[in-house]
Amino acid sequence: MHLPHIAPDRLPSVLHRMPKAELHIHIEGSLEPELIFKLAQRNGVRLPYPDVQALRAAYAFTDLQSFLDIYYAGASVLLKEEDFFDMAWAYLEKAAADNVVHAEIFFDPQTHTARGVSMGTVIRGLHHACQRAHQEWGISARLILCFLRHLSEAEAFETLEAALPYREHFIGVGLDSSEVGHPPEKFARVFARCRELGLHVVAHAGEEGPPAYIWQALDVLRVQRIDHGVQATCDPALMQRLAQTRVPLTVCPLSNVKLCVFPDLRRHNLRQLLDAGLCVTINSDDPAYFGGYLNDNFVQLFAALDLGPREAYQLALNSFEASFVDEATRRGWQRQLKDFFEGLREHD
Ligand SMILES: Nc1ncnc2[nH]cnc12
Ligand SMILES: [Zn+2]
Repeated sequence: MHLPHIAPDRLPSVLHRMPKAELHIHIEGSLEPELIFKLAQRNGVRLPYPDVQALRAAYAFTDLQSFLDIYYAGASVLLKEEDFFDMAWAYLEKAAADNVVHAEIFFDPQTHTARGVSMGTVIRGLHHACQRAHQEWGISARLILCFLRHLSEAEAFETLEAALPYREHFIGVGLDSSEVGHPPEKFARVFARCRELGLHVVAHAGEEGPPAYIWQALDVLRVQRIDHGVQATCDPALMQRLAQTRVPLTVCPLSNVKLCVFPDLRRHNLRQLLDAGLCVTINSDDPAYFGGYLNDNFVQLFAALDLGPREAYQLALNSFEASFVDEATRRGWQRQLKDFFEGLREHD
């Protein structure tokens, strides 16, 4: 396809307007400080920070664990179904405004069931927000249940069991939380069970952890996507495998900088991943904590790496290719995307 030259100052508008899917967003990571304080007050939860400014000031992370400690503390204000609804509603409103036409949303039930919140409360609240957002803005949203990898496989099995009465409300399972020291193979049996149940399977791997964890996620868990996966560039054989199979990577640029995986966006390896022919996508991970939603990730990364309309088209196309929607829906969105880019003029 011929793509027009787009002046650098016009590119943010193109990135904003193009239809896209978001495939790596932790709904608990979309909880803004203002909503944390509102829910804390509504539920009578005491927070260890006096106000929104003090909480935001604590968002200076040195690695994944330093972030996770604050992220789990923030989630402690979520108690009732309406809290989960409000959190997901706020994210979906922003996503729809970013021209996200489809979102596959992670949630961490163990963070809530450990505090006595029932699985039903969590899933019903999130599911109703997804339903309402579809009615209101036409955005399609699906849920992916994540197992916390710092907990045991037995606890993951218990979580799966508790979630099965709500099987129709989530499309797959993932693996998140503290990566190093918790290799994918720790969850081999529970992932095998999830595959038997017909659930989609994804896992965080190669965010901070070594390429060996990506190999394990592929060969032991047999995942359909790798979340992050940026450490793959350290392993040429792995790069070749990912390029040949086009198992997607859901990359999160602002997250990678906030968690010190890369010193700054100009040093991010996204262009290398893209140039090697991998099915890379751009995502926000935990937007309330990392300084931006999906379009902020696109705009800042494109400026830092000097990317243009060709890469924008490829990344949005990849986001649909990597999604778990049916073939007809996928083709419809890819057609819409092509029409959008074909309709662009120099002055756009
Ligand atoms: N970036 C991330 N890595 C691992 N677990 C997470 N949970 C929320 N965000 C995460
Ligand atoms: Zn993540």
